[in-house]
Amino acid sequence: MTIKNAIEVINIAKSFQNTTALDQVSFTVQPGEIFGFLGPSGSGKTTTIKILTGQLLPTNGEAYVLGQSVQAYDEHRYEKIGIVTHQSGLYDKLSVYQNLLFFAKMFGVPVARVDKLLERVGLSQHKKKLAGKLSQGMRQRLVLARAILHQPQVLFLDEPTSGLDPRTTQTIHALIRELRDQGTAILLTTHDMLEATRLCNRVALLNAGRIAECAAPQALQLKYNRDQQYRVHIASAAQDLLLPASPETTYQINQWMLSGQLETIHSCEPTLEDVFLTVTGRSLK
Ligand SMILES: Nc1ncnc2c1ncn2[C@@H]1O[C@H](COP(=O)(O)OP(=O)(O)OP(=O)(O)O)[C@@H](O)[C@H]1O
Repeated sequence: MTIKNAIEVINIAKSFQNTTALDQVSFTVQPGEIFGFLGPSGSGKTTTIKILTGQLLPTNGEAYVLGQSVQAYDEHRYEKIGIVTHQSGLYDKLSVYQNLLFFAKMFGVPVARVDKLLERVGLSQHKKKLAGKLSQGMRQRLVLARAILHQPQVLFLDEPTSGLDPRTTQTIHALIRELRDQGTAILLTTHDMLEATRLCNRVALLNAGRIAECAAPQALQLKYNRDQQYRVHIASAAQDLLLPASPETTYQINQWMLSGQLETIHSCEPTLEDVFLTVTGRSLK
């Protein structure tokens, strides 16, 4: 049976004593979609993941993962979901291989998959190393390998590349895309707008526990492209020129193209960071 919404969140709220961490949050994530939760520190990203993975109960509202209410989780639920968070524990005194083997046995996963996954995340040569001796980037790749070992239908990634070097980030991004293409529903939190723009099919901009906007990154960039300008570089000018979108500009650009003077041209839509600032009045940092 195919489920339309792998994740469905309806008016979730969460309060801690005097703090409202989430307020009227609603969204859905479909199979084969990367949904980004984009917000600054303290905006409620981790709280959302904790509610959806059964680690916290919401104060109000309903949420369903693969059709099952998050308030009625049983142990079988964890056979279908994968979680990567900062607290994702590894057994530091076990080797890379033993860590995965342990979880493979727990989930009844064929042992052959352990080697395949180690190869995929680039840890084959380090399989005998103790998990406690891994670099941060290797550790995160092992955490991700462990989270997808049992081929979950839904994957929760809380800041999966935070603090990692560009090469490890690229490896992890490629793996996330591959999982998406295989039909996994992925909820990813980040405060990195470039990561969100590159990876996510849709993003929710989260500000102080509320969703301020929710759409495809490019749709948001076009919606808030209020200035509508082009940045061009022509052979005879020392600097780039910033031109408003207008019939005169179109004519002028056409002339430069015909005379071979136009060297570069870029549309100047805002970044997701700019959109966030416009929508919420605050930056993502
Ligand atoms: N256990 C808790 N007790 C009290 N307040 C909490 C608790 N957990 C979270 N909060 C508060 O709820 C709000 C949202 O926190 P949350 O960790 O979800 O934010 P976040 O967007 O994940 O931030 P970060 O990017 O720093 O991880 C914050 O104001 C935080 O202080």
